[in-house]
Amino acid sequence: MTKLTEVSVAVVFDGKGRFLMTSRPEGKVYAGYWEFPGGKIEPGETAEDAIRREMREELGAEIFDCKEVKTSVFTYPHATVHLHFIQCRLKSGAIKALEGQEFKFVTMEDLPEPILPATVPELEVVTACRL
Ligand SMILES: Nc1nc2c([nH]c(=O)n2[C@H]2C[C@H](O)[C@@H](COP(=O)(O)OP(=O)(O)OP(=O)(O)O)O2)c(=O)[nH]1
Repeated sequence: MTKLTEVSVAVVFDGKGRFLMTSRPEGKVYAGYWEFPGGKIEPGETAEDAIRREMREELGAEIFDCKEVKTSVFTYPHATVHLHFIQCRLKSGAIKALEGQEFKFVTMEDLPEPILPATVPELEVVTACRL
């Protein structure tokens, strides 16, 4: 059986109904592609633990009201990923790009490009289940 890479990603809305996307920094696979913020779940972590850690490390953000709204599996040449989409809220304050990435709040009408192939088909559903 293919080994799954477990990944936790955050779906976060601002007060205007826009959701947060970040670009992948240089040096990572698919550099420059847009995605939901997040990353790999480490051994011993739950999906929620991982997204709390990633949001802190990547964006200096504390989150609350976490809820897994969907999972999906996608096979890339480099890995088969099992994505956990976690809707959550930002506690407060500004977010900072701590890992050289870009970030923006977007809508389905003004999506950045390109977006990671595994994320494109999930956008509609995960952003429609807004808390
Ligand atoms: N963060 C994120 N990753 C996604 C999305 N869609 C998608 O296919 N992925 C994939 C890309 C990668 O193969 C994997 C995430 O791994 P990563 O390399 O970004 O994770 P990480 O930050 O823990 O990286 P590292 O410690 O290995 O440097 O999930 C998405 O929307 N957001």
